[in-house]
Amino acid sequence: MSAVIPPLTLDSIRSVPKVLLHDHLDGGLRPETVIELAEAVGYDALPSTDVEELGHWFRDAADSGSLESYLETFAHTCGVMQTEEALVRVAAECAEDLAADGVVYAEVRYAPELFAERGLSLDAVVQAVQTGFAEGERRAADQGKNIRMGTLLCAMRQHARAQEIAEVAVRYRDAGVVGFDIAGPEAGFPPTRNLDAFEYLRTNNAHFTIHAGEAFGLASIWEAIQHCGAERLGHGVRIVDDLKSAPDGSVELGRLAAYVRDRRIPLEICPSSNVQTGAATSIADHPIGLLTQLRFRVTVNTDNRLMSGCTVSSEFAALAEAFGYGWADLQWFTINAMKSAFIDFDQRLDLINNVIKPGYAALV
Ligand SMILES: O=c1[nH]cnc2c1ncn2[C@H]1C[C@H](O)[C@@H](CO)O1
Ligand SMILES: [Zn+2]
Repeated sequence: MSAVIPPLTLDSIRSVPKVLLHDHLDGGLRPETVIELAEAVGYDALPSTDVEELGHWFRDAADSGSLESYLETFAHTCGVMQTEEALVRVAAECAEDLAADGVVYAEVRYAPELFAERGLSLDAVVQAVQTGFAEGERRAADQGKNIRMGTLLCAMRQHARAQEIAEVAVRYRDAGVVGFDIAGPEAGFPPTRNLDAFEYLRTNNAHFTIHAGEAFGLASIWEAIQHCGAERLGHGVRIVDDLKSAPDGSVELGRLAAYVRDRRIPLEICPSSNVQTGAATSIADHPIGLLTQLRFRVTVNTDNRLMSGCTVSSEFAALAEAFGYGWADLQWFTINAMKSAFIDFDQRLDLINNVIKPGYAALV
């Protein structure tokens, strides 16, 4: 008797364990939560107070073709995330929503400075988010869905607070903050502007990723890796600019692309977000197809679930449809992500051997 392998559908994909490394807390709120919090904190600039309309508004406004206008939508989410209560709620719901999608390990990032505009200290922000993640993990476990949340703290490229935020990240490293990142507009703000912060992190053996190779090309990726010491690349899709395809179908890797592949530097690929910001023309034409074929260390991520109306499962489903991926490919992306996480090696191995592999094996 041969085993029956279930077809890949959104539901069946939701049932297998998944790992998420690139997801922004302020890009993943439920539209109803944005509306309720706006009322509670007296934020009166929302473009709509109708749940469905607001959800559409975020997706349409983010569908802008440029990173700069895509980022403007965050004014409304950050606008309602200025109290401890709001942060606890948003973080708890984030963990619940990811667990409901079948995510077993997530690293969720945010910039504490963006939630400190109405007087909260950076410490109060971080503590509130950690409280929320722990609450969400508990609620998910009560529903039979186990998820572990890790936190990445971002500094915004256009501000000058990277050193301060890096210090907060190191201070909370034993309380669930597993790493650091820089986010925001890429063009005009090279990662080397924050060299002191990266040096501080390396001195403290702390982990960091850098948004690079999204709205700007190879120079940004090269600086992030070779000057700053990034362990992973947020997006990194523009690494394809260093690939040359020959008429016979073979592909030649430039020096930087070869370095990224050979050193197994993880690419935090966010397909739908890339289409919205213009970093890719469509899912079907997304460089992830070629990068996967060339066996770069590709991981699949959501970036901003509210702005893209996506989940990890829906990103997997879209890729499966565009590139014909099967369960073995989804397991490969998932193990790639787990190997690339910023938690301890023994914990990553435990999740791979005792959660991810058995989860995919159970399909057959
Ligand atoms: O894809 C992105 N590239 C650069 N910056 C981004 C992206 N998605 C979100 N951000 C910004 C907007 C958020 O306010 C900030 C921290 O989560 O990070
Ligand atoms: Zn991002």
